[in-house]
Amino acid sequence: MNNPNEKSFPVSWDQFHRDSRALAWRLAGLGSFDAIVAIARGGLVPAAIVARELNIRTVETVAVKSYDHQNQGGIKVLKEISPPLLELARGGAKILIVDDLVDTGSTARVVREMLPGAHFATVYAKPKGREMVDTFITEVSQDTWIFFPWDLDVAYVAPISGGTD
Ligand SMILES: O=P(O)(O)OC[C@H]1O[C@H](OP(=O)(O)OP(=O)(O)O)[C@H](O)[C@@H]1O
Ligand code: HPA
Ligand SMILES: [Mg+2]
Repeated sequence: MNNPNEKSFPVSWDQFHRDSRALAWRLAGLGSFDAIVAIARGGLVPAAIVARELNIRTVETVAVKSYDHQNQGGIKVLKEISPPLLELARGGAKILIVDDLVDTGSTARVVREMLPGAHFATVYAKPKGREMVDTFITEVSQDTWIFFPWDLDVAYVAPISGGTD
C-alpha cells in the first residue's frame, strides 16, 4: 500500500510529557471531571498524565484498534467501557475521554457514540479529525505521521551533508 505520510513528526518523552501537561492545563480551565476514559492503547499515557495533574482517580479504558503500523483497517472495539462507568455517565457525571491523537476521526466517532455527553481531548490532531475533538494541543498536517516515544529508540542518523561522519 502507498504510504500517504510524507512527513514525520517524532516526539520525545520530554516533549510528550510537556504537551500532555499543556493539555491538562487547558482542561483545568473547564471545571472538574469525575472520571477519565482512556482509549487504549495510545491514550493510556496522556490519560495517566492528565489524571495525575487534575487529581482524577477514576480511570476507565476502552480498547480500540484501527491501524496496523501505518495502515488503517476497520475499527475494532476490543474492550468495551465497563457498565459502572456508563452508569456514572448516565447519572450526569462529567466524563473526559483522552486519546493520543485524532487522525481521520474514525476512532473518536466510535467512542463518542458510546459516551455522547463526554468531553473529548487529544494531545495532537490532524485536520480530518479535528472537528471530532473538543480540546487538543498541537495540530499537524494530514500527510504527517506522528512517531510516539514508545515506538522509538535512540539511533544513529546520517549528517545532513550526506557524509557518514
Ligand atoms: O482518528 P483515527 O484515524 O481513528 O486514528 C487515531 C487512532 O489511531 C491510533 O490508534 P491505533 O488504532 O493505532 O491503536 P493503538 O492506540 O493501540 O496504537 C491512535 O492511538 C488513535 O487512537
Ligand atoms: O500519525 C499517527 N501516529 C501514530 N499513530 C497513528 N494512528 C493514526 N495516525 C497516527
Ligand atoms: Mg489508539
